[in-house]
Amino acid sequence: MIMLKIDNVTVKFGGLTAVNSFKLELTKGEIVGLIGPNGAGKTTVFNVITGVYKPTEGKITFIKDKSKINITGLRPDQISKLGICRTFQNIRLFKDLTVLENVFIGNHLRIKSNIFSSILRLPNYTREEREMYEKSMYLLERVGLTKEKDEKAYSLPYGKQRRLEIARALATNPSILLLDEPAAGMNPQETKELMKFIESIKDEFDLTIFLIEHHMEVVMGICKRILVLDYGISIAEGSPREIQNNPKVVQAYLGVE
Ligand SMILES: Nc1ncnc2c1ncn2[C@@H]1O[C@H](COP(=O)(O)OP(=O)(O)OP(=O)(O)O)[C@@H](O)[C@H]1O
Repeated sequence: MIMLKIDNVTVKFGGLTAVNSFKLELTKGEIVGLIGPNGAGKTTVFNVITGVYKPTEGKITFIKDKSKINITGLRPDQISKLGICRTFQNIRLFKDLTVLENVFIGNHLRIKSNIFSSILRLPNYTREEREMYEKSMYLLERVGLTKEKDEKAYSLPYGKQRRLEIARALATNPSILLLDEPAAGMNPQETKELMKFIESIKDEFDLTIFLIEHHMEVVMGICKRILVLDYGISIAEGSPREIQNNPKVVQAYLGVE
């Protein structure tokens, strides 16, 4: 079942074509990797899927409960509510809030109570609040941050901040999760754990995952399918083995590492 379809998306910044006629179909339950040298356009692909940028050309369709939703040009909050959520290359947590509060905010995107019920403290609100708390605590347990729940986000070491960002993304109940360099700054042990973690949340939360990563062991280890961008152009697509043996890729990317 196709979850996301990107049709010939082009993103131009003035005279620069950051992404050129990009195509992708994400199938439910896949982990797909996007690789390429610095400046190849990977983050721009994420930004255009999540509504940060509007494509200059092309169309993005999200398929939810069998209905096709044209999400081209929707705002980031609208796209996130529909069920496409992301993490960022440069971690974007609310640094002065606690670990738990950061996850709560993810929940808030979908909470039904409005401002009035929260002021009046209607039962509806308290029940939702309690559910949010329980869910947030569960997510923290899942990412191994229960002990740190009352610590400020900025005080966490890098690897834990990355896991917290994933917990916050999961709190929005996504069906598609986009991870921008989830292993950045992690040591080999943390990276190994992250790979297991990504596979396990995919199964548990019924996710489809699209990830950008420079750590080749992550991409080769967990992605069944990999796309390679170079100067905004998709130069290869295939299994880890096919990608590793593709001379264009070796020249454009693997050789540069
Ligand atoms: N808002 C913007 N305005 C102008 N140019 C931009 C903008 N965002 C990205 N670019 C340019 O688009 C190109 C692609 O950038 P992008 O960040 O998507 O690459 P990337 O593959 O994610 O790189 P990296 O691996 O270094 O993160 C680069 O030349 C970059 O300078």
